[in-house]
Amino acid sequence: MSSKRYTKNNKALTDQQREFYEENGYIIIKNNVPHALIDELCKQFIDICENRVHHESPLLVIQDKSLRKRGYTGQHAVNKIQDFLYDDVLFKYACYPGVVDVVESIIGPNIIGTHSMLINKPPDAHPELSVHPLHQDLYYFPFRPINTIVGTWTAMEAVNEKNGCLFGIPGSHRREELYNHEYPKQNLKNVLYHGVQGFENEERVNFIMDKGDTVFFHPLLLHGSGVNISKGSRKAISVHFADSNSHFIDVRGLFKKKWSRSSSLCIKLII
Ligand SMILES: O=C(O)CCC(=O)C(=O)O
Ligand SMILES: [Fe+2]
Repeated sequence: MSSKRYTKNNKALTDQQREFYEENGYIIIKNNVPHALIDELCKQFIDICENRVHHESPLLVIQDKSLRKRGYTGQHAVNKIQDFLYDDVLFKYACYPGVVDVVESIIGPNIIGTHSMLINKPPDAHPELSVHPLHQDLYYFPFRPINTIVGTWTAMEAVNEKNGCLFGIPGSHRREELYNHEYPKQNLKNVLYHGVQGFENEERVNFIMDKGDTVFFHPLLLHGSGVNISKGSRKAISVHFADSNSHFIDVRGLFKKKWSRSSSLCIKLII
């Protein structure tokens, strides 16, 4: 019997890669989504932002009013698109074998896409506005089991410390704890994101990646993304997958803090 706890099989991961994921809670696979597909996804993102796509099913386009106030329009005023799995073009990412086969190695063969985002991280307007604070994605998911959920995040361009790459605390998934998430006590700059406090002294690893590289990560991995000090919006595409036999849990009373209502962001439902 396998002694592995966080991965299921060798469909697309070697023993060594599985051990890396078990130990660290993530694995980066180089060049596993072709550039041609990334370019197609990017074009569709821009077409959606510029109202050139009609959808039968809803999709969330999250615009940032502060960007619009500064004169940004079209794709440059959009922070991210969520819930794109019914978009025929963006769905090509969620079913791409280079992605799904690794997902299968981690959570097994019964796979359902649960959450999807194309993140267009804007260049920093105010210091640290573009930071995504340290968090665990499980905070957002009212279903279990935990170990049959996995996130994928594919760089749509080279990502590094300059344009706000992802960073993580390796091995933090093994603590098997979902921490309290809230707004930062000081310097609340971005009402979109809650974070965890008290891990400031722990070693973080920057996930420096090229276009088409994908990081697969456990939903309890502590991670975030840094300031985008480049001139452009940093693009990445991300889907969370779970075992299709997962069950919902009752999250009432689970979290202490409420979300702020005042927001510079407006959500536009595209139908
Ligand atoms: O792409 C990013 O900047 C961070 C994405 C992330 O971790 C999230 O949205 O949960
Ligand atoms: Fe996240």
